[in-house]
Parts: sequence; C-alpha cells; structure tokens
Amino acid sequence: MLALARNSWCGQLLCRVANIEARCPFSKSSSGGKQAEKKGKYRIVMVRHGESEWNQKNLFCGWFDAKLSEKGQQEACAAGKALKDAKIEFDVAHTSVLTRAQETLRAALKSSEHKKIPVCTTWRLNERHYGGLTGLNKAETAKKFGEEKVKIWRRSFDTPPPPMEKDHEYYACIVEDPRYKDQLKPEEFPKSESLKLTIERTLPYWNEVIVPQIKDGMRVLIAAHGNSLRGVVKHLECISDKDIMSLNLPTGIPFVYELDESLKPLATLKFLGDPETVKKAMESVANQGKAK
Ligand SMILES: O=C(O)[C@@H](CO)OP(=O)(O)O
Repeated sequence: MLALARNSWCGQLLCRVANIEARCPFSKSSSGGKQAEKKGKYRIVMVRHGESEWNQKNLFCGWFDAKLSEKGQQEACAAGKALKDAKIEFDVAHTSVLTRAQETLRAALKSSEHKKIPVCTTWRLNERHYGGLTGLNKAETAKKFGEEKVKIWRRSFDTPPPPMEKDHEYYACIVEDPRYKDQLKPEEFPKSESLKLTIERTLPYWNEVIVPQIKDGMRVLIAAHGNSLRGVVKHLECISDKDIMSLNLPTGIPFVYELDESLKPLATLKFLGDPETVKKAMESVANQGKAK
C-alpha cells in the first residue's frame, strides 16, 4: 500500500483501501444536451486554485510555492459562493502541498459558510514540476524559443520541460521545504514533469484514496492545479494524448462531474460559472504562452 496521505484520518482510510481498477468507458457521445443535467449516483467537484502572484506575473510556477494574488483570493471566494448557490456540500476535501491550492480551498469553504471538514494534503496533487523553466516569464520564453516550443512544454502529453538542476535559483527552496519531509526523499523529487509523469503520480492517489471515498458515499472536493487536474480530467473522460493539449482549466471556477456507479462521468465537466466567462478564462490561460 502506498503511503500517500499525510493526514492520519486519510491514512486510516488508506489502510482499508485495496487497489481499485481504473475504468474509463466514457465516450464523447454520451456528453452534452440533457445528459449534462442528469444526476449521477456519485458526484465529484474540483477547482483549480485562484490566480497566483506568479500567474499574475505570467511566470512558470510548478512546485514554486506562490501565494494567491488579490484577484486569486476573490476568485476563491467566488468559487465558494458558486458552490453555495448550487447547494453543493462536502464531507472531505483534498488538496496539494502548495499554498495557492490550500488558500483557495480555505477561502472557498469559508465563503460558502461550509461546516468544518477533514482536509487531506498530498504532494501527489501538486502542480506539474516545471523543471528549469520555473520562474521564467512565459511570454519571454515564447519570444526566445518560439510559441510552438512553449506550447509543447506547456501542453504536450509526454515532453517534459528541461530539468531543474541543483544550481537552479529555486531548487533549494523546493527540495528543502520541510512540508515534504515525511512525503519525499531528496532523490525522489522530480526534476521536471510532463503531463504523463504528473498523471503517473496523481492517479495512485485518485485510485487508492479518492475513489474509495466516493464509493463510500462521501462528497469529495479537490482543490488543486491546472495540470494535476488536467490529468484527472483526462483519466475520467478518456481524453486522447492529442486532445488533452487543448484543455486549459481556468483559475478559481469549480467544475462538477456526475458519475455513475462505476465512476464513469455521465457527461463532460460542468463549470459552475457563466459559459462566456469560462470560455474567456480558458482562452486567457492558453494565451499565456504567446509571445507578446
Ligand atoms: O506555471 C504553472 O505552474 C502552470 C499553472 O499556472 O502553468 P501552465 O498553465 O503554463 O501549465
């Protein structure tokens, strides 16, 4: 059994949990139309953190622990309001080790006036590690290396960015962060991660911790990151390696999956937000990698 969860409450659950086979029978033809409104046997809600200070500066962030910007705080509060308006409640929440995801979770639960719930924290939900690109400006990087190259680094399925070497400006503050002490040995830290590598470390947590909770009837909220959540979405909807390139999750807008008894989504993800705003927010994430 993988020692995945830091929180002892989650640890207890892990001991009860056997490996659960991943299934992905979802097909695009079952999405949209009236099906999108259908209520599933289970439901899962996810939210990408609100805008971070490094999102605001358009810097590759990855495992650097940027805080939420003021706009990000507001987005997190708005996410909570959207959850409250939709009358969605939770029994447990999962988040990453990184402050921007934890702050988002806290602010969303607070603004939705939610009761206190257990929160499980794991590095497995962290943003993908941006390696040597960490701290670089995305638009300047596109100017230097070309937009196509930056798109491959940002969105391709299996091309990792260049590795973060030990002399990198942000290497020490990541590897020496005491919050990883009981989760990762120094040699286990990624040097950079593609989406494929991110999925390989996120899915065991999904399968062994989150899936059993959902099947136990718990109402689960995940507050995490653009790419760790793209991995979960890819898995749930069986999106191809090629098609996943065009999915850009907006900051701070919760999305919902209604799931059947085998955790197959009844429809594609449904954002709790006005469609035009969601569309613009997704385009703006995609455009961050353009040379300006
Ligand atoms: O910089 C990052 O860590 C991520 C998310 O903010 O960026 P991108 O959208 O380029 O994958």
